[in-house]
Amino acid sequence: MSAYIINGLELAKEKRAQLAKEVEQLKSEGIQPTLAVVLVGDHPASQSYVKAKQKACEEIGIRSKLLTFPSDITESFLLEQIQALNADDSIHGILVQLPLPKQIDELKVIETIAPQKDVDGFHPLNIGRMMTGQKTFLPCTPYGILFMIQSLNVEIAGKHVVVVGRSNIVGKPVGQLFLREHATVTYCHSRTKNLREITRQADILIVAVGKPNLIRAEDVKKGAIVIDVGVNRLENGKLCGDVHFEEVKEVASYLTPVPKGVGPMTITMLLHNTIQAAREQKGK
Ligand SMILES: Nc1nc2c(c(=O)[nH]1)N[C@@H](CN(C=O)c1ccc(C(=O)N[C@@H](CCC(=O)O)C(=O)O)cc1)CN2
Repeated sequence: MSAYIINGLELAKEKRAQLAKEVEQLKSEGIQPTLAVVLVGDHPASQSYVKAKQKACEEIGIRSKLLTFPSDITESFLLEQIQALNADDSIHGILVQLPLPKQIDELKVIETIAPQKDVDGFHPLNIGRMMTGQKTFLPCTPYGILFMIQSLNVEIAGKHVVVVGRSNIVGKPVGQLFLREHATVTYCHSRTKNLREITRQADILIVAVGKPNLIRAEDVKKGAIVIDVGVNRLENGKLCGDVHFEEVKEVASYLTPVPKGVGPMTITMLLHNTIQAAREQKGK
């Protein structure tokens, strides 16, 4: 039997409808949730993600303020801009779109964002809080993946979750989130030996490496849940994931498509975090 295809767009729509109500409630209490979006340079994918984030904010009543800077700005100038946003009480969340140009140290930038406004959940303090099970902003893509799997009503505790990829944005934190849910977590990466032997053990396989069609049918255990985080643009202009969709759908029990899988959930969880930031900063 073919896998159930998880419709990220539909799930995002349902969640956003609920978030819109929360924004309405905050507004009725005199709070206008506001997100500052910082875009450096003219990376086409970043421009389109930022546009999608602003549109999503607008649709549910969150105000967004876009700050764009040319790719040759200095690190110290960018840090000053972030400090100004930290000090501005009308801004509840700050998001710096990644990647940043080479001359700018991403970690320095992330560490400059006030932890209470870090709606991406990338600040080391927030990462530490996540790892120690405290309430904090959870990184948006990992949070979206967890939300998706929880929506399937499948048991996570005791399951073997295999994460392929170890980026700071997705791979590392997603494993930690599933560990918090009592899964057994294995990380794989470019130096992992016998990758297939490990991916075939996964009850839940999460792939976030940016390699088109890396995971084939033979790499997946029958009945596994497969989450494809890859967004790869092919030469023909089409998008494709890290998982060979046509093959793996014949083996998996659940599978996310690309596009319209994990991507829309990333933006939805950013909206969730921005509302949480506004609420917490107003002591609600
Ligand atoms: N500050 C951040 N930078 C980056 C993050 C992040 O969470 N915070 N993640 C990625 C990019 N990203 C969000 O910023 C992102 C990627 C993909 C999608 C998405 O909806 N993808 C669509 C397809 C889009 C297309 O047509 O190109 C989909 O999968 O359906 C949303 C957000 C790196 N930077």
